Amino acid sequence: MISWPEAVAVSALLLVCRFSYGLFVSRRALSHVPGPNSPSLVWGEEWKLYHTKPGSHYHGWKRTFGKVVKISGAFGHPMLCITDESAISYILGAEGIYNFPKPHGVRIWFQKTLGNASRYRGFCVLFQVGKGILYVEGKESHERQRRLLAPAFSQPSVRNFMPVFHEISSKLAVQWLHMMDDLGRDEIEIEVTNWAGRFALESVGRAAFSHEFDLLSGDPSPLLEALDGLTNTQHNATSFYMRALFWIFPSILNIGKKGEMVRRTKMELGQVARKMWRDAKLANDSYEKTLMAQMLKADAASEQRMDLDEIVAQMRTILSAAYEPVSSTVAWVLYELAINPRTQEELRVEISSHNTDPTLDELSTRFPILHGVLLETLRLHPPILENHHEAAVTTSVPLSQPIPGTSESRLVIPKGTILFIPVNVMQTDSELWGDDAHIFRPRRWMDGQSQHHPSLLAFSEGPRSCIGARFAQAEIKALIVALIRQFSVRCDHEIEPFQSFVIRPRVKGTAMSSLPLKVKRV
Ligand code: HEM
Repeated sequence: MISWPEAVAVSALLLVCRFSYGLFVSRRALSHVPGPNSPSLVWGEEWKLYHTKPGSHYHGWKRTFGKVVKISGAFGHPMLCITDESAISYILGAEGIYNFPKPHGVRIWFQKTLGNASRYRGFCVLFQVGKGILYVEGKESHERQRRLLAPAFSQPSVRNFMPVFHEISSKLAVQWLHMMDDLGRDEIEIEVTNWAGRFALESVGRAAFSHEFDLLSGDPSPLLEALDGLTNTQHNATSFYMRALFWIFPSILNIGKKGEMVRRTKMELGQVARKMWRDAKLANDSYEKTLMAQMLKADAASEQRMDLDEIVAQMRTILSAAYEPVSSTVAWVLYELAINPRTQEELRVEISSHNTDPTLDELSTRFPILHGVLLETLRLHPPILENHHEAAVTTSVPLSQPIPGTSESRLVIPKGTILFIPVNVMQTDSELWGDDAHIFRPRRWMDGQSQHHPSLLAFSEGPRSCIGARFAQAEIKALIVALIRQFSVRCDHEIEPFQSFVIRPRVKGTAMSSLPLKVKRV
């Protein structure tokens, strides 16, 4: 019989052998794919990526090595950086996406912050929601969840949500006016990222779950603090180790301060979700097509009642998916308007020609500058910088041009390879967007050429693209209408992009996300 230290040593050795063999097999299969020499045996490219401007290396790699680039992650883990249009369409499209799920580490992250133990009963047997839509993989399970959620994010639903978006936007504007009144000034500096987060959470709470968080009072909120604490990470060594290692050792998410934040966020989201569900059941809330109403209907229809833990996982998922990217986009839109005063003025004229709050249809037909400003912001500041996937099985993927030095029109991607699609490169590629691809020019969406542009990847594409894209655009536009109608904004600070969970703005040289803008009554 072997002792337990021997058993641990043997298991560790087996794991190392398995990992090394996997590395050897995929490195050999990808030996013809070009890429930079790894600067570190331990960290691969991760150190460099973490310590430079988010996404800046991807441009250089594409220029030097082409549209498929092999890089090393921590401990030599193989990764492919893909900017080939045919490969991207295949990977994200119906044919490829279920062979390329989210990487294991990303799924563990979602499970730890949003998920729960997977006990499938009643509704859960029907919809497999135990793990929430961001976590769930596999065609059948994912499609079931999508079908359940889709009505709540359809055009008619978003049309119904418009009064809610306008009401919340106007509350935020009123708070800013009060802050000016209190200080007796017509121009004050406001840290807008915090308000943007409040707006995003309040909107999804009201529109998806008929729940009021009352975040626009400006009072402290444990939920907001937990979400912010988890994602608005300080740029320090611990954050780096977490980010570099969670691809291969997801259990790292359990330890230290980060592990504590993960548990706290899950608990806060869980408490809120449980309360929302109890309130909705008591009120028998079946208002139109909210997500809450869909879930209540599914609950009533299922033979066994829904498992509360499972419902909570789905609610946590939606709250968190709606919070981060919307708050960062709102901040970036205001930043772009602040540094482009002429566009800001043109937008104000467009908005001022309407005295009432626009409907969803008016927003799409009568606010072309607003539309251009939002899409141009999402093009230059995609909140989700890289779209990550992992080959679940070895898969052959089509290429629009062969790998340099070969004549193959397909690439075989070995199982276990992590892929990332750098959205920033795709959205600023001068071959696709023209010579002014790096310039903020909202009119590119109005001059008729936009229909020849590839679609934005900011919301991704295909079966796993953002289900809340329409919802997000409507709420952000409602807020910008309310703010630009009443205020002008300018920025006195040097702002840089900062990689937290999404790409957020921060004052250059500081550690955490921030966007102080001078806001003036007009
Ligand atoms: C500007 C705002 C937003 C951006 C840029 C954005 C972007 C994205 C992207 C890129 C994905 C794909 C992620 C991946 O494949 O790894 C995604 C998925 C998703 N988003 Fe959004 N999102 C936004 C707002 C929202 C809102 C407001 C909601 C809900 C109210 C939402 C709900 C979801 C959900 C549920 C998924 C998972 C879809 C699936 O797996 O089928 N998002 N989002």
